[in-house]
Amino acid sequence: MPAATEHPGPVVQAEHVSVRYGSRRHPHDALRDVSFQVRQGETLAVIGESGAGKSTLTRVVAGLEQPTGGQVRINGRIPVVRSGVISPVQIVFQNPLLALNPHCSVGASVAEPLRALPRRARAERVAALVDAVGLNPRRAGERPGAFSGGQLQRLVLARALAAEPQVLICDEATSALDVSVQAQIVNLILDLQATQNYACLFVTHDLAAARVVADQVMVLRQGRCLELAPAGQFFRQPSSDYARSLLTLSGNRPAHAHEEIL
Ligand SMILES: Nc1ncnc2c1ncn2[C@@H]1O[C@H](COP(=O)(O)OP(=O)(O)OP(=O)(O)O)[C@@H](O)[C@H]1O
Repeated sequence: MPAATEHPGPVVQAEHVSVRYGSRRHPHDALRDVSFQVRQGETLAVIGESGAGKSTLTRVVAGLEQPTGGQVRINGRIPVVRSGVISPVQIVFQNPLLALNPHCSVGASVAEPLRALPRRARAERVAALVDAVGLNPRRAGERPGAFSGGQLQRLVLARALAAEPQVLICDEATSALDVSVQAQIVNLILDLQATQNYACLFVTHDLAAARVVADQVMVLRQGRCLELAPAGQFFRQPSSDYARSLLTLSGNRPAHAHEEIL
């Protein structure tokens, strides 16, 4: 089912978001005046080196943390995590083994957001979700230990989709996987977006993956948005020296104007 939205504007609206840690005498700005928008069915790749503020941004968009300045709205509402309420923002983290309970069947984990459904409908939905991420629904009774890293990340995605998210945050979701499996998961995230229509924040160090998934690219550095641009423009002609050097160092050199990209 496509992600529901009654809100006519962008799904994610971040306006002048700042997050300050530390004390008054020794403040540390993890995010400074960051603004962006992500529409339904679109992906924003968030790129930045370690400490740039990517995880802080993820937490603020998910409502796990409130900003000290500015605001984030998800379909017009300030996100707040409440126990027992399924969040419209779902996060897929780097390590799928940590995300799934090793003592439960993977089917039970996928079913977590579906507690309100009657038993039979829940089992049918779990089977459909496991199938949608490319695994055999007959394996839903097995424990996480019986699956590979890539298969586990597929199951984490299935659980996120069970919540029918309006926003999916992939926080380095492919970084811990083998290179060949990374490509499969990136393609799966894209394929599922085509049917589920979620807005996606794709947080990554991997510029090659960003190039595949992104509609927009944002470069964070020391908590600031150094660059925010449509993906085609960013990969063709980044505006900052920093982004240019990131592209060159990663082997994703900026394309010449006459070259086809994407
Ligand atoms: N709870 C906290 N208290 C104090 N400082 C924090 C806190 N969380 C993050 N920071 C600091 O804020 C800055 C941004 O951290 P953040 O984890 O968002 O960066 P990141 O881009 O996700 O880095 P990485 O790629 O290494 O995960 C860092 O300097 C970090 O040390």
